[in-house]
Amino acid sequence: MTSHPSPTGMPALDDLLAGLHVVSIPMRVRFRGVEVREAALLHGPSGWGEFSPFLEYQPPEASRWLSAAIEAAYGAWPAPRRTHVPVNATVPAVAPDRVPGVLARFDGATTAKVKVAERGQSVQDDVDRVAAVRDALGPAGRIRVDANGGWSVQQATEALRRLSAYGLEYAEQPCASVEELRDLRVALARSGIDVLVAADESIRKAEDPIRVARLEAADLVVVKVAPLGGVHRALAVVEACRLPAVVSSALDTSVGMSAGVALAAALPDLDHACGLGTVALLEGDVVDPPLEPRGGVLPVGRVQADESLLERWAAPADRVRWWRERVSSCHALLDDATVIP
Ligand SMILES: O=C(O)CCC(=O)C1=CC=C[C@@H](O)[C@@H]1C(=O)O
Ligand SMILES: [Mg+2]
Repeated sequence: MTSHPSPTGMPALDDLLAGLHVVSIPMRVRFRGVEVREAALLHGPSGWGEFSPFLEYQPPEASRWLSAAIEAAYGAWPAPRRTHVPVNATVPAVAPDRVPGVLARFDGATTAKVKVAERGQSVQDDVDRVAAVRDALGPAGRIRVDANGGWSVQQATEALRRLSAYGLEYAEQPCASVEELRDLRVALARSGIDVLVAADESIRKAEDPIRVARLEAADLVVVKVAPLGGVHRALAVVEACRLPAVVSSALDTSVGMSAGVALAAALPDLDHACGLGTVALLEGDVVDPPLEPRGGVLPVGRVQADESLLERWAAPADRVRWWRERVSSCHALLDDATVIP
């Protein structure tokens, strides 16, 4: 029997598990070490929600992703201010000759985010990849790079000196810590290197996501719905940081992506293309048609998971068990106050 959500909105674990589907979808291109993307999809009275923290995340961090999934399936998103949102192409740390093929998957995107500082690669690899992206986009295209905290302040200064020759919109999380980001901003200014700094991990993995703004450690903030615990919470972070925001995703299926689109649609200002095009990096999806950019934009609105696609990509029984246990340990960490504002 299915019980109703409590008056404050926290669904019972049995309800979550009753509406749970686990999928396992290969990546077209390896991205952040992921070759197969696993996700748990929840179905509730408001629609579909996605719970897909990366496999190595422990329950305290992963439980925020569950809050976001519960908000989507049981709560309401804030009112949209626009009907479509602009999307960037996302270029994994591939060889330059693969760049045109990757970009071709992001129809109409005029901004590209390029992964750099990949372990085992050199700055020259980054320069060659960014040069290939500039070639493909032409002079009017925008290019941002994402180092995922892979550089020291000195390495970042040197790498960004070289990469800035190709014209950069900003560098995302060039160094790991908030203090390094702050020091890097000073170093770049002193060296006359004109590159803005954006914080990603320093927001989404931080105990205190506002600290980066207090320390003046970034020019922009990257916000992602799932790691921040939902659309409402991500909006609150943007408001508190008082910095321009870029909405991005977490390698989600179209279900998780639609929550990112809801955030981008609700932001008072949206001056940057959103990193919400990565369904294109997956071999398949759970929504038909998938939420992939057309003409460089995505439509705002709810999506429905398709039963036959859920079956097509259904994860093996041992992985389903693993995800059900994960939902259960994360649910145990949440209380009414942590979900559904
Ligand atoms: O922002 C984008 O263009 C796409 C999303 C993206 O880059 C990421 C998604 C998931 C995990 C992260 O390592 C990565 C990021 O660091 O921003
Ligand atoms: Mg990033």
